[in-house]
Amino acid sequence: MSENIILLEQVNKNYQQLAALHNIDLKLSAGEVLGLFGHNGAGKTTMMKLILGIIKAGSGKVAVFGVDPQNKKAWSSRKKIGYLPENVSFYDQLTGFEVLTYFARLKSANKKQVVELLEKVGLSFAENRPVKTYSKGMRQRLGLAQAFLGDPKLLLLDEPTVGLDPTATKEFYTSVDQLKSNGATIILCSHILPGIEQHIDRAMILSGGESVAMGTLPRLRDIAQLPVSIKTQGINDALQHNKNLAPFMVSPYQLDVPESEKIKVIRELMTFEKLTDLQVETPTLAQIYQYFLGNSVQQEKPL
Ligand SMILES: Nc1ncnc2c1ncn2[C@@H]1O[C@H](COP(=O)(O)OP(=O)(O)OP(=O)(O)O)[C@@H](O)[C@H]1O
Repeated sequence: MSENIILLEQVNKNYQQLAALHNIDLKLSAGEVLGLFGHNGAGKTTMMKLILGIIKAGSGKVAVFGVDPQNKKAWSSRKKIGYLPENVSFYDQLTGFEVLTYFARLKSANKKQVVELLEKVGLSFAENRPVKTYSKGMRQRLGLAQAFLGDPKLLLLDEPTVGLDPTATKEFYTSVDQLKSNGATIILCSHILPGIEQHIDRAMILSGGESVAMGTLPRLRDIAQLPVSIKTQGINDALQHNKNLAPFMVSPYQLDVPESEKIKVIRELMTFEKLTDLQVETPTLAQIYQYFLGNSVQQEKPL
């Protein structure tokens, strides 16, 4: 069995009268990418801070690279961790190059990497400009470069794509895939759900400090029993006259089908000679998220 890079067992964290995290369990191994989702105040940042050792759990077990992050022994493994906080801020008077050089020294990372990473995140052209002249997206790119320093084996990224344009977002996910294939474990925390699905292995959805869903997206689709939408072209009138298909019709050209019936329905549709096109849409991460959290604004949970 592979070693757990992160292990949380029955973890609780309270802030005064507020239960910010309640009985959280999580095991992540090398090369695994977890999407961590939840409304504002659900406990995502609190969980990251516990993993980083910035705050201490009230109860339960926290182990990162096999060590309690609160323990002095965790110092050596900290260099293997990259962290992008939600609202990234830097020393505004320093240039991008100076900021990254400073962090490279803190992390004992190779200085050569500073130039490479500035290039990678598309900031070489502005490396000698003070950070105070950077746009929001440029600051975010610098934040990512900072998190990627030192070949991290664990990356905690809080809202990594906020402020990034579509090209930079795509490049960011390419980097995530590369780091994952090099064996890095990654937690991606985001409110921007489209585009993230194909880059995560599992998702955890937090609500009011509790884990309300945890698993691969197919597994969560299964639990939620969200239907697969099949859209047809060319046979619209005929659908309602077919006794096997009519029960699934939601419009003359759309069938909403349980995952378990999908192949049977597609086979049936393929028998229609007039069928010109077929589109199969599996439930998106946003739909899964809605299912588990509903549309309600989550309330803070007092103890
Ligand atoms: N230092 C603190 N003292 C008191 N309460 C806190 C503290 N830090 C966080 N909280 C509370 O704990 C809860 C969880 O906060 P947290 O920052 O972990 O949420 P989040 O899921 O990251 O939210 P967001 O999506 O808005 O960033 C919130 O109700 C927040 O107000």
